[in-house]
Amino acid sequence: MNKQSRFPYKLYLVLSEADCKGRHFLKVAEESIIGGVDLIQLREKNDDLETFIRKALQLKEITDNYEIPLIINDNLEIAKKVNATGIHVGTHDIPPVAIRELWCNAAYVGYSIEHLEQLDTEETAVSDYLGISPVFKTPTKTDTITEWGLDGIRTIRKLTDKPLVAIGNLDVHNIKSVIDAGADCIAVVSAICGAPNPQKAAYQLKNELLK
Ligand SMILES: Cc1ncc(COP(=O)(O)OP(=O)(O)O)c(N)n1
Ligand SMILES: Cc1ncsc1CCOP(=O)(O)O
Ligand SMILES: [Mg+2]
Repeated sequence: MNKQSRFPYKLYLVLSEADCKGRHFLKVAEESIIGGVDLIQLREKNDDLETFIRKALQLKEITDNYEIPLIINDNLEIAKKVNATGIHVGTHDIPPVAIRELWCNAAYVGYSIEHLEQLDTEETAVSDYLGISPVFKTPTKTDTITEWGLDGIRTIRKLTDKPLVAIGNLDVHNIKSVIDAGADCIAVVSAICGAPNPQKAAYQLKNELLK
């Protein structure tokens, strides 16, 4: 199976209530899907377990309605419990190899790449897509290591044929150069959650990606 059919998504929303500027996160989710978002990750870093599960179940109703994948950030227990489509983890989370053993129904396991050395590991081998994390430094997530930049994307592109999801300070002005550098998909928080009109923002991002 080629890369495009293994991971046929272009625009990825990474969603958290805190980034939605006081608007309801479910409204932002639905508007963004109508605007053109292809999959959503629920990333709630500060919620207790019960709250995260409740939000994930509410969001799952919407993503199921529109038949798009729901990815859960970090938490395997929640991903399994809500029957999410997949999970995204980084170097400090449960490793992809363990996820494969504990959750055989995971359609997508995403793994953040912070060092080039990770590309040559079993964790990367069993992952379905790689997050290039971050492409550009961003106030949304400050505990990052490598600012990959466009050159970093080109380097990673030469070393793997895994689907590459670019994330970190991406917006309508820079996403085309990120795709041209070798990314397959663009993930954003602020460009949609923080936009005055999330539906319009998603539409404009998607339009730029499809040019
Ligand atoms: C699509 C995507 N790429 C990278 C990340 C970052 O994941 P991680 O390194 O585990 O950091 P946290 O998101 O857990 O703070 C992501 N969430 N999504
Ligand atoms: C979750 C995450 N992982 C790497 S950067 C980032 C945050 C991206 O947020 P924004 O799109 O607002 O820069
Ligand atoms: Mg994580």
